[in-house]
Amino acid sequence: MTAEHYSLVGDIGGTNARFALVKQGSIEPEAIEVLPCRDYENLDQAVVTYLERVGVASVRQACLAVASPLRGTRVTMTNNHWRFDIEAVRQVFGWSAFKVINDFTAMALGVPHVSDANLVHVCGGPGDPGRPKLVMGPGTGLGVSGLVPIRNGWVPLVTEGGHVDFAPTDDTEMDVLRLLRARFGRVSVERILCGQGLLNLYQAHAEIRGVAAPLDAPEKITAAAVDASDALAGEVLQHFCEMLGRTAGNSALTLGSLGGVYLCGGMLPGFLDFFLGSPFREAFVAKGRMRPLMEFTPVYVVTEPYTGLLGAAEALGNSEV
Ligand SMILES: Nc1ncnc2c1ncn2[C@@H]1O[C@H](COP(=O)(O)OP(=O)(O)OP(=O)(O)O)[C@@H](O)[C@H]1O
Repeated sequence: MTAEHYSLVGDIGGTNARFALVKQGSIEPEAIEVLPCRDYENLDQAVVTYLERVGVASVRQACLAVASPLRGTRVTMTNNHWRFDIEAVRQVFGWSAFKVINDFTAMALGVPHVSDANLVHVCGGPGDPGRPKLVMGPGTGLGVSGLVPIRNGWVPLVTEGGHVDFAPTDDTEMDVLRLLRARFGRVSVERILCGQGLLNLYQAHAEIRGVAAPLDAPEKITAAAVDASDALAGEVLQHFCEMLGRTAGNSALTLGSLGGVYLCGGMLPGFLDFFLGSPFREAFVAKGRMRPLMEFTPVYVVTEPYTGLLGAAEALGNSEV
């Protein structure tokens, strides 16, 4: 491949670094490779390995999405040992430009580029494509972002919407709040609506009922719920989906996201059929007088595994980022 025509894009999570090349003027990721972060001392080594693997000596510029808060030019990854200085890395590789953006912002920017084949309709009507979109993703945490339409594209919103207060709506949820408050002090929705959160919710339900909680990983809870081998796991996952519906509905009301709600991340595709049959939909639309508005808003699960790379590619040419 001829280096001059390519830019490097990446989506660096706590566990994996996903890299790809994009041609100038395109947002189609090519030569996608996934490298485990723990195998590399730092970002530079991972980039060098990737470029060697795909047989490209150098690229013109780069955009990386990182799971880390961004302030200034020093980047400290939240869930792995990588640290780097943006300008220093740019100089080492001789890139003309090096953008570093938040990983969930990249997820949001990728959403308009996801093909219809990778969007599973959950509920809702046609919506209004000219209005904002809400992007939410339960995964390691609960990512929340928005996309606001402008004349020729989208402005992504960088938010911390996963950290809003958990608001119980019935007696069981009051008990869940009481138990989680005893563990964590303050209880945000992220304490429930992510992988670890599902485990927290399962343990809380077991304690409320006075029964054992033998499952010790979120994947075990979803597997036991899906194959109906554990009644408690099934009820907890139903409750998880219901609370996700209510929380997504709250964020949709706040953002005015008639353009649609897009549920991203690696978690939901792991139990998609269960999710589609869950109380998510009813919880999403049950907003009193706003019900017709909610029923008009389309909700999708995004099954594209490389949405973040699409977003990093979009960010290369998006002057709003
Ligand atoms: N099928 C599943 N059932 C339950 N929990 C799951 C399932 N698949 C993934 N998870 C949970 O989701 C979280 C990982 O989320 P996700 O796959 O979106 O990764 P991520 O947050 O993007 O991180 P990274 O970018 O480092 O891969 C973990 O807490 C994991 O336990």
